[in-house]
Amino acid sequence: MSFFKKLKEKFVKGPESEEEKEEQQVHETEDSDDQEHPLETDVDPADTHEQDVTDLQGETETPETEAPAEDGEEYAAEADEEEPVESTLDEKDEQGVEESLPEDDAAESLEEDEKASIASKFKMGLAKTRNSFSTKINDLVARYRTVDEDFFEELEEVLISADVGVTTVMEMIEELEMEVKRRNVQDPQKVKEIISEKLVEIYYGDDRAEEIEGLNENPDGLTIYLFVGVNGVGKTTTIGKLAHRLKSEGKNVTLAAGDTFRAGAIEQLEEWGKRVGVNVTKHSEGSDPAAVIYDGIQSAKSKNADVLICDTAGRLQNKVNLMNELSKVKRVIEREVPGAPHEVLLVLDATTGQNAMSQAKTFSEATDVSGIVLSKLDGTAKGGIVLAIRNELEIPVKLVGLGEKVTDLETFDAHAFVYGLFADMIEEYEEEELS
Ligand SMILES: Nc1nc2c(ncn2[C@@H]2O[C@H](COP(=O)(O)OP(=O)(O)OP(=O)(O)O)[C@@H](O)[C@H]2O)c(=O)[nH]1
Repeated sequence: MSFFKKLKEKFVKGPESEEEKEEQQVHETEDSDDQEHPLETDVDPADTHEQDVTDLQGETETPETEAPAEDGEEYAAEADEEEPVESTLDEKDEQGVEESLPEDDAAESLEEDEKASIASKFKMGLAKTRNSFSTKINDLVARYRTVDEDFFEELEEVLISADVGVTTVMEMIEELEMEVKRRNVQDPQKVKEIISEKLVEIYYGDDRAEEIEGLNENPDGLTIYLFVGVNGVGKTTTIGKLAHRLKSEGKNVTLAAGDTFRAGAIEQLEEWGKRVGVNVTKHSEGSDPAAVIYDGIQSAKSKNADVLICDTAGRLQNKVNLMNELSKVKRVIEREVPGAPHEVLLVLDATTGQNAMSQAKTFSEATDVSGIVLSKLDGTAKGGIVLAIRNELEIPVKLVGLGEKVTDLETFDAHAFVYGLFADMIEEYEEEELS
């Protein structure tokens, strides 16, 4: 099966292939009970997404009066309304159609809803990158009749201009050349799909998706996430978004205002605490960050919290100070909760390009960074930075900021990312294939 088609099947609901449509028609004729209309249930992921965001936005504006836990309920309620989609999926399933339980179907449908919604978020968030990247790739492909050395040279430039990073681009081009030869591809149009496939392969490298995607959790109690990063990258906003997300998953979340250095940082985190409805442990400006984190841990323990998210100051001017401060904070955390912190998340602003790369280098020298949060990915046309970070620094991207709203934080998923980059091409490709 082609890679574009795989992505479509993974992220977009509804019957995709001719075979599936045929199979579905057979079911329809066999089924004398005419109360369901599976073909009418195609869901446009963009619509689903818009509805989700609108609902959640409404709640965000009045955080004190509405518990974020309702997000999940509302989401489930929406899915319930889409009952017919579940039956479409049943009919698609070749095995055990009769035996499948309604709860299984509902869970399956919800899972598909979620995947479609994730894909549409990546699609929207990566619009700037996609527009620039697609235009350049389409332009390149249109100008070449055959895949030759000049084609690859130009492709190299396109990838470099998307901030994929020189080392990664070189690796990518080499692999593309081999793949094109292996598959004996002559038509430049066909290379688009191979590029998308290689981007995913290069992102994962030798790791499996489960090993590098998603946040680590403590199965036996309090999970602690330590956030690091320079001022202005979107650290506080990301902490607020993550707190909101974890709370809507039913977790008891608490925050610690460990950035005691920057004026206004404590108030900003408190503001987020109020907005999201979670407790914030704070001391006064200028106090010892390790002491705040210590108190945050005691408070989290006493409240039986599931997750504590710790903010820190990001003073890059002096690496020794940064290192000392972060190691002190980490020592306190490790002593109080063995095995913690469960993630040290470095927030980088995607719009700063190569600057983000040098920040990542400095921070990973100062402390063990376990994952990257790439904020403002929606604000750049150079989303290729994701690959450069992962490939050149060997640190996985765990979360991405795809907008300013509280719901605009997504777990990074390399397939959804590539879907976001190639969405237009995937749609075009299908039209061609079907016609
Ligand atoms: N478009 C977009 N804007 C974002 C995103 N994340 C954060 N921002 C915006 O970036 C700006 C800076 O975010 P803050 O959270 O205040 O930055 P910060 O890193 O906490 O700053 P310090 O507290 O100084 O470290 C704010 O206007 C946020 O709304 C994102 O994913 N997309």
